[in-house]
Amino acid sequence: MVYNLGQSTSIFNTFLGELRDCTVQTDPMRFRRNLERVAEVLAYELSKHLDYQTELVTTPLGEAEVSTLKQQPVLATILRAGLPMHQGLLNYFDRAESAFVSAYRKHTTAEDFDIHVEYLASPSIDGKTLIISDPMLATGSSMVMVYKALLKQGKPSKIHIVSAIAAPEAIEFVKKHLPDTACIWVGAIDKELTAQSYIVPGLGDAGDLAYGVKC
Ligand SMILES: O=P(O)(O)OC[C@H]1O[C@H](OP(=O)(O)OP(=O)(O)O)[C@H](O)[C@@H]1O
Ligand SMILES: O=c1cc[nH]c(=O)[nH]1
Ligand SMILES: [Mg+2]
Repeated sequence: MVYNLGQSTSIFNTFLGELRDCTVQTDPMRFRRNLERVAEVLAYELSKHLDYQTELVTTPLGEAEVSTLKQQPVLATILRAGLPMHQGLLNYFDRAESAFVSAYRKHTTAEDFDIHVEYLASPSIDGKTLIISDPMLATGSSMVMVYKALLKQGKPSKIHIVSAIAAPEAIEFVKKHLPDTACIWVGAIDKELTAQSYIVPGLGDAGDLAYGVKC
């Protein structure tokens, strides 16, 4: 199932708009915070699809029934551009465990590249809800490689992919390689990819905009 939050009118699209806007992108702190805000909204919407239990809490004046998560999810993210979205998800799922995986494009020619996954630090994901975040789903290769690398840590009971902007190719690629029950949460699905596999109109290079140009 694909949930595209940008399709409904809300303040969410203002955050996405600022992420895309070259004149706002000059402020890296605002760029990171907007990624975090986008992830916070996506986290809230996703939270409606998790399982809850009822608990009693004691207030100064009595007892109240509250619904709490039955099980904490594992929040995995892809270094480096995933970090601000990871923080946004953690702001809502504040008791979740975290997993970090590195993935980067190593170019063989100007247009061709392999994805290198080198670092993985993760708790067991066996029987747990796994939420993987990354702001950009361009070809979808980084997401699929990271998902496969995480399977060394167990078999998740449910998978959610959380992304700010996706290309149609990536949605198809992720759907093909992840279980049918996986949910994809995105802020927007853009038109196409460039020959270098950048999303158009997209926002540019999310990692560079958040943390500086790699050399
Ligand atoms: O869907 P794909 O075609 O795999 O592209 C998307 C990947 O590209 C970006 O990371 P990048 O490789 O630029 O690394 P960075 O986070 O260090 O900038 C982005 O954060 C994704 O991980
Ligand atoms: O458009 C894209 C594609 C890959 N990585 C990015 O940061 N942006
Ligand atoms: Mg990058």
